[in-house]
Amino acid sequence: MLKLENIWMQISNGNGENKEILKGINLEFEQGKLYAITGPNGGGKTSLAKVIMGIYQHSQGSIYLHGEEIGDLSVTERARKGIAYAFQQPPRFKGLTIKDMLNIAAPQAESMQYRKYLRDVGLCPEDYLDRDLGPGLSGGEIKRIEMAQLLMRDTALAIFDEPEAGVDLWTIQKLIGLIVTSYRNNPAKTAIVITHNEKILPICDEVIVLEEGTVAGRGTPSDIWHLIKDDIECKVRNKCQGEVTYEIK
Ligand SMILES: Nc1ncnc2c1ncn2[C@@H]1O[C@H](COP(=O)(O)OP(=O)(O)OP(=O)(O)O)[C@@H](O)[C@H]1O
Repeated sequence: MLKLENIWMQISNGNGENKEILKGINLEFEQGKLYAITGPNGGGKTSLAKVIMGIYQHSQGSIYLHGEEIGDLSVTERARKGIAYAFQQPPRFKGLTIKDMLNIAAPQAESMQYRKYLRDVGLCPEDYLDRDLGPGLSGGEIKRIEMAQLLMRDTALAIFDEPEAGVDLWTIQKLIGLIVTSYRNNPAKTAIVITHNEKILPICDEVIVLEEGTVAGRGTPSDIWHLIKDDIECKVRNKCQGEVTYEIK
């Protein structure tokens, strides 16, 4: 359903130089599957999600959704085509209530559904529907609200960027269950979860390891486990000893 062909992306480092963030990514995502993207901090996971969503512009390569090239489409146009992205750090909108936000996400939904989805992510609707989406909400609360919003939108492709970030251990289990029931084995849908979480990785159909802007490996969780553990630990150890195994341009 989604195909990335030789995706390159660069960002200015502020000194008039460009830094390559994504270096020739080739990936294909099928319907009915749940994918994890993992790898070291700064490897390019969020950047790749933003390129798929159209928030960041790639410099080379093609993005196909159901065979249609979408690389020139805006964020709004891609959203209309059925791509949704839940931010690693969701934006806050002072002056907008949670109910307003859910209404923007799914204007056709009934008030009952707002309540159901908030309950699903472990928030009591009576306490939250009329609350402001501003800085008064905790990090974990805002992540859960964003998850409710994404699930309500019910898109063909959903990208969750570190759904576990800032969320308590009890709620993580609940959120994992929601992603599984809403996306995994649903033949019409695809979910990509960017994660470092040891509970999420094993339940995904496929794990992709992104490192220094390239795909360092992909496979089933058991195939990839050694790569995640050994390779990353080895590189970190080498760096700490001053033996830099690679350099970011
Ligand atoms: N807007 C930006 N301006 C400057 N540098 C950026 C920007 N966005 C990303 N980068 C850089 O691109 C690299 C990849 O960042 P990205 O957020 O994609 O990594 P990540 O794999 O998601 O990391 P993490 O696991 O820490 O969330 C990092 O070196 C980051 O500093």
